[in-house]
Amino acid sequence: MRPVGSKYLLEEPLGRGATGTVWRARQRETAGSEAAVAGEPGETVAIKVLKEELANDPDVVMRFLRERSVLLRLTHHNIVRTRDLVVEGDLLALVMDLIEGPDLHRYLRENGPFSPIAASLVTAQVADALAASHADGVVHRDLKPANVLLTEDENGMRPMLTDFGIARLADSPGLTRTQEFVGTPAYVAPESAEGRPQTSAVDIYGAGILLYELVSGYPPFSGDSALAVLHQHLAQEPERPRNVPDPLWTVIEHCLRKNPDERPSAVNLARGLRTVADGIGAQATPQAAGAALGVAALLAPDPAPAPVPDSGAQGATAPGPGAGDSDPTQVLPHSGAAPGGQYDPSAETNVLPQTGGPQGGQGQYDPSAETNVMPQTGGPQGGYGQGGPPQQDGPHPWESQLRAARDRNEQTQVQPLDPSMDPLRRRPQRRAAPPPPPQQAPQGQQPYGQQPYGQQQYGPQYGQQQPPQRYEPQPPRGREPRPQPEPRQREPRPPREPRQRREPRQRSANPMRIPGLGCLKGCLFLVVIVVVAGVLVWNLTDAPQWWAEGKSFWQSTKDVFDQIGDFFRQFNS
Ligand SMILES: Nc1ncnc2c1ncn2[C@@H]1O[C@H](COP(=O)(O)OP(=O)(O)OP(=O)(O)O)[C@@H](O)[C@H]1O
Repeated sequence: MRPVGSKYLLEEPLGRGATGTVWRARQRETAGSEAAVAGEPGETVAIKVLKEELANDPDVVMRFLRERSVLLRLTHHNIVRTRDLVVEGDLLALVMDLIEGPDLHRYLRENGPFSPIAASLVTAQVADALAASHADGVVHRDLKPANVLLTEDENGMRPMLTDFGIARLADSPGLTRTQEFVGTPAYVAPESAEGRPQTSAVDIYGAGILLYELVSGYPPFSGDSALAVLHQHLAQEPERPRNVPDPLWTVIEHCLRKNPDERPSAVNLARGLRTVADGIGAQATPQAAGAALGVAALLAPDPAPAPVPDSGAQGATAPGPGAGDSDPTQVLPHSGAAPGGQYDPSAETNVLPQTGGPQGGQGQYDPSAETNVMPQTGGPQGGYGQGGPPQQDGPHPWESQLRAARDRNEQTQVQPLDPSMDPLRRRPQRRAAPPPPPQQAPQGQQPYGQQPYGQQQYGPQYGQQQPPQRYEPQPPRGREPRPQPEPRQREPRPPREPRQRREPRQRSANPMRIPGLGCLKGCLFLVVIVVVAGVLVWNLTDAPQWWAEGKSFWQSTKDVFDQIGDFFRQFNS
C-alpha cells in the first residue's frame, strides 16, 4: 500500500480518467486543520491522484493550491465532497468521500435509458448541485454521465456530481502551451468548441446533453471524429427522441440552445424539471399537467452567469481530423482516427489537438477573474497574466508556496517502494472485460417498450416503465481496464520466445471418411494377423499331428470316464 502524505494509504485503483487515477484509500491518521474533513483513522476514502503531466506542470500545481479552499468548501447534498488536497513531492491528490455506487455512464450502459420522469428527477438533482456551485462562482465544465456517481439513501437514488475544478486544473496555460484542448466532445458546449468566453451556461448545456442521454440512451450528437461531433454542436439542432414528452423536450431544447444566454439558470432548470416530473405521469393532476406544459415560462436564463476564468483564451478548438472522440480519456494529443468510427458514449474527457484559431490565446489568463480564495503573493511575472505566452524560464511566482507545501508533506514520506510493488505504477485491476459497446438506438427509434407515444411516457411512478431504474447495490464488480500506455517506470520485459508453430493435424489420405473406421481398422487388422498366423502354424508345424494326437487323447480320456460311468450304473442296478 502506497502512502499519500502522512494521512492516507492507497489501497486499490477504482478507475483511471484523463486527469488521473482514482483509488480506494484508507485514512491513517486524523487530517490536520487544512483539511475540510479531519476524518478518523481507518475511514475509507477515494483519492484522485493527478497524472504526472499535470502534477509536473507548475501552472496546474499553482491552481491546485490556489483553488484548494474553493474545492474544499464546495459542499452540497449532490456534490461529492472534497475532503483534503495533498501535495507530496511530485504527487498531487484530491481526497474525496468514497461513493460506492456506479457512475451514471456505467449505470446507463447496464440498465438502459431512464423513464422521462426518472431522467427529469435525476437531472433536477444534478441541476441543484450546479446551482450551488455556480452560486459559489465554480463552473464544472466537464459535466457528463461519467462524472455523476450514484449513491442510495432513504429517498432512493442520489446522483453526486464529482470532478469539480478538475477541468479547470487540466486546462492550464501550461498544457494549452502544447496546443491541446480539454473537453469531452459529446458534451462540449458550442462556445467552448469555438473557444469563445464561457460561463456557467456551459454546465447547463452539459446538463441538457446528459438529460437527453438519460432519456434516450445516446447523446444527441455523434460522429466518426471529434471534429464531426463539435461541428454538430455548433451547427446542428438535436433530433427529438420519440419517447420524450413535450414538456421534457421543451427543457432539453432550452438547455441545448446554441446561444448560452438563452439557456436557463441551474436553479430554474431544477425547478422546471421537477415541474415536468410532476406533470407527465399518468396520475398527474390536470393542474400539474398544465404546469408541465407551460414549463418554458420557468426556464429563465441566469441574469449573471458565473464566468469561466481564462475561457476564450485557448484559441480555436477545431481538432485535427482523426481526433476520435471515442478514444478513452487522454491528456496527450491524439493521433490517428478513432477506432470503431462512431462516437462512443463511454468517451471521457479528451484533450484534442488544436489546429488553428487565434494564437496566443493561452496568454490571456487573468488571475483576478479566478474564484481564488488563497491570498496571491504576486501575479504571474510577465507570463500568462500579461497576454503573452507563459514564461517557462525562471522561478514560478508560486514556487515558494509550492515548496512550502511540499516540505510540509515531504517529512511524511515513507521508504520509497520497489517500483514493481508500487501501486501507483500498477494499472487498475478492478474492471472486468468491457461489455460490448451499447447499441445506439437509431435516431427516432423507441429505445424501450413498443407502446405508442403518449401511453408509455406518462407512467405514474418514477421508473415505472423501467422497473430496474432504482439502483440496487451490487456485489463488487470488476472495473473495465482502460486501454492505457504502460507506466513508464515499469521494467522492460525480456522478449518472449516466439511460440513454436504447431504442425497441423495430419489426416488420412483416404478422402472417404467412415465414422468409427479407426477402431474397425484396428480390429480387422488383428483378425487378419490371427488368421495368417494360424494358417502358417497349421502348415509349417506338426500342428495337424498334435491335433490328431490331442483328439485321440481326449477320446481315450472320454472312453475311460464312460467306462467308469458304466461301471457305477451296473453296480447300482
Ligand atoms: N469519490 C469517488 N468514489 C468512488 N469512485 C469514484 C469517485 N470518484 C471517481 N470515482 C470512480 O473512479 C473512476 C475514475 O474517475 P475519474 O474522475 O478519474 O474518471 P472520469 O470521470 O472517467 O475521467 P475524466 O473526467 O478525468 O476524464 C470512475 O469510474 C469513477 O466512477
